[in-house]
Amino acid sequence: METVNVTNLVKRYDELMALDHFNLHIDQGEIFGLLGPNGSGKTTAINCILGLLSYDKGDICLFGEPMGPTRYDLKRRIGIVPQNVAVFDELTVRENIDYFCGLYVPRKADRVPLVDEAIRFVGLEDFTRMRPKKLSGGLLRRLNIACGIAHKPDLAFFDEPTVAVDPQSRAAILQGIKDMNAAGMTVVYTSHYMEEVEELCDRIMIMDHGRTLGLGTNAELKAMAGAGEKIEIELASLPARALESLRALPHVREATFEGGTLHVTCENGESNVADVLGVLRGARTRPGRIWAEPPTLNDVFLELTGRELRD
Ligand SMILES: Nc1ncnc2c1ncn2[C@@H]1O[C@H](COP(=O)(O)OP(=O)(O)OP(=O)(O)O)[C@@H](O)[C@H]1O
Repeated sequence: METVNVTNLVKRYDELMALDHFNLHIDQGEIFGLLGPNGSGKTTAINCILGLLSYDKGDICLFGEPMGPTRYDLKRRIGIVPQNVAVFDELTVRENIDYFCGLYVPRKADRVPLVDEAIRFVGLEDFTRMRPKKLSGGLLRRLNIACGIAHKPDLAFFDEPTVAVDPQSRAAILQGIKDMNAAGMTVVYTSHYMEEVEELCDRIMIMDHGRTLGLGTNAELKAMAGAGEKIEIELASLPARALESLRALPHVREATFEGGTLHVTCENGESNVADVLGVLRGARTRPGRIWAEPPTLNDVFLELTGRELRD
C-alpha cells in the first residue's frame, strides 16, 4: 500500500517555481530519503504534504485518503520532526515529550509508556529532568525527535534532523530512526548529507529546482547515472603499452597517467583494484600509494546536474 502519493504538485512563491510538477510515491514501511541541495524544494514539499502550506496544483493522498488542512484523522497518524528545534524552555525533557504526545494521546496513563519508549529511542534516559537550555545541540535535537514521534505515528517526517549535531548524537538519531522503522513506522528523511541518506534509506530521490532528478535504491541510482569507482595510484613511470592494457580491461572506462599518478575510472565491478594492479605487476611497475573510492551519490548528482550536491 502507498502511504504517500503526491501527483503533479506545483507550488509557486510569486515568480519562483518551488515545486514543478513534483511526484512522490512512498510505500508503507519504507525509509525514503529526499536528497537535494539547499533550496531544492524539500521543505516546501513536506509542508505541502502535511497540509501546512497551500499549493497551486496537484493531488496529495496519505494512507490512501486525500490529504487537506482539516484532515485531523490523517494528521493524527503523522509525526513531524521539523528542521528547527521547537520545544518549551519552561518544561523538562520528560514534560516536553509528554506535552507533545498529549496532543495526540489524551489519557496520561496511556502516555507514560509511550513517553518512556520515546526517551529510550533517542537515548535521553540520563537527561529526563533537565530543561532544554541545559542540553547540548545534539541532545536538543534528540529531544525534538522524541517530541515528534512519541505518539507512535504510522508515518514520520524528519527534516534534516542531524544538522550541527555531534557524531555520538548523530549515530543515536540514525539508530533510533532504524529502530522506529523496524517497529513499523514509514519514514521520510530529508537531508543534504548524502552519507546519511545512503546509510539509512531504502529508496532515495534526488531533487533540485522542485523536480525529481533521480529515484531508486542507492545501487540503482549509481548504476543509472553510470557513476563508477575511482582509483588513483602513485607510480614512478608507466609504459604506454601498460596504459593501453588498462584501458582494455572490461570494467575500465578511462585511464590516464599524469604527474606520477595513474587515474582510472571504472564501472562498478568486484575486483577493479585487483585487475588494475595485475596489469601494473605485468608491466613491472612498482605502485606507491593507492586510493580507491566507490561511487557516491554526489557523483550521481554531479553527473545529473554538472555540479556538486554540497554548496
Ligand atoms: N516563504 C517563502 N517565500 C519565498 N520563497 C521561498 C519561501 N520558502 C522557500 N522559498 C524558496 O523556495 C525554494 C525551495 O525552498 P525549500 O526551503 O523548500 O528548499 P530546501 O530543499 O528545503 O532547502 P534547505 O535544505 O535549505 O532547507 C528556495 O528557492 C527558497 O528560497
